[in-house]
Amino acid sequence: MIELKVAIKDKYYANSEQAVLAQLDFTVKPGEFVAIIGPSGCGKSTLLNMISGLESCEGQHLSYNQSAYQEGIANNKELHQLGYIFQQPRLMPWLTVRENIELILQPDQFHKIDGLLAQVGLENEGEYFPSQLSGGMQLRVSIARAFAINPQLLLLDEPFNSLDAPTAARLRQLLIDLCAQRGTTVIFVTHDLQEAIYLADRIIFMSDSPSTIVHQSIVDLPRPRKESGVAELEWQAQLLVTYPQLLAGRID
Ligand SMILES: Nc1ncnc2c1ncn2[C@@H]1O[C@H](COP(=O)(O)OP(=O)(O)OP(=O)(O)O)[C@@H](O)[C@H]1O
Repeated sequence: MIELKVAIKDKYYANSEQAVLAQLDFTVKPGEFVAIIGPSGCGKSTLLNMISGLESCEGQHLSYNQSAYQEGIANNKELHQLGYIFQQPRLMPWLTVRENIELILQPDQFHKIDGLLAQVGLENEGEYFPSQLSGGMQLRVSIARAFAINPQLLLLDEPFNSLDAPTAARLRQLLIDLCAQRGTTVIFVTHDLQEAIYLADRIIFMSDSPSTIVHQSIVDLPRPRKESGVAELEWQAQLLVTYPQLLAGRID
């Protein structure tokens, strides 16, 4: 299982004089499920991109089980255990479902694909093209693809935003099950506090740009949890009574 430490002094984009992220410092424990909530445009995707190595900045300190890495996990030859699920499924439209997963595997691992498709309920759709699938089915393919490499660290960027409520609920449960089976360490970006309470062990609240951590809460509710269950709603109400500033644009 993987522990991740993140320390970012400030992150600027080339075309802007305003920092996107500032003084961000946190650790994600092995197997922990952390949700990140913040206003639109505050830099949540930028943060995931920095953790994955798609973006970087001077003075960043990222470490992965106490080994520092500068170039990002995606570029670290020894570490192939990063999964990244984006808002859009990002499937190759000219490849079948099976071929989309084969793309990131070695041929001697192709035997895993049937089992993965069965786990996401797509055992009969392996030969379909993405255009023949619904949005929820495409997202399930991207989940199967992310889990194909057996990620020890999984980054998710508002993956369930565009789905209808029952499909999103099913996929949240699937995510919880897959992560629990494998001990995956997870960072999940969302703007939905109820979703964060349902999924996470800890919620990190970020401020507007330049974005930093304004609050962290351990979600000390037993599992399995309920979406909009009484205990979950009470927990949310208590949080907002105690920290009313979190209402200022930080949640739905
Ligand atoms: N490649 C880029 N080049 C320049 N500016 C960028 C780039 N990517 C993001 N930004 C800017 O950085 C800021 C943070 O963007 P980011 O996508 O990280 O926010 P976010 O919190 O994920 O937003 P949302 O919740 O709306 O998805 C925004 O002002 C955005 O315009």
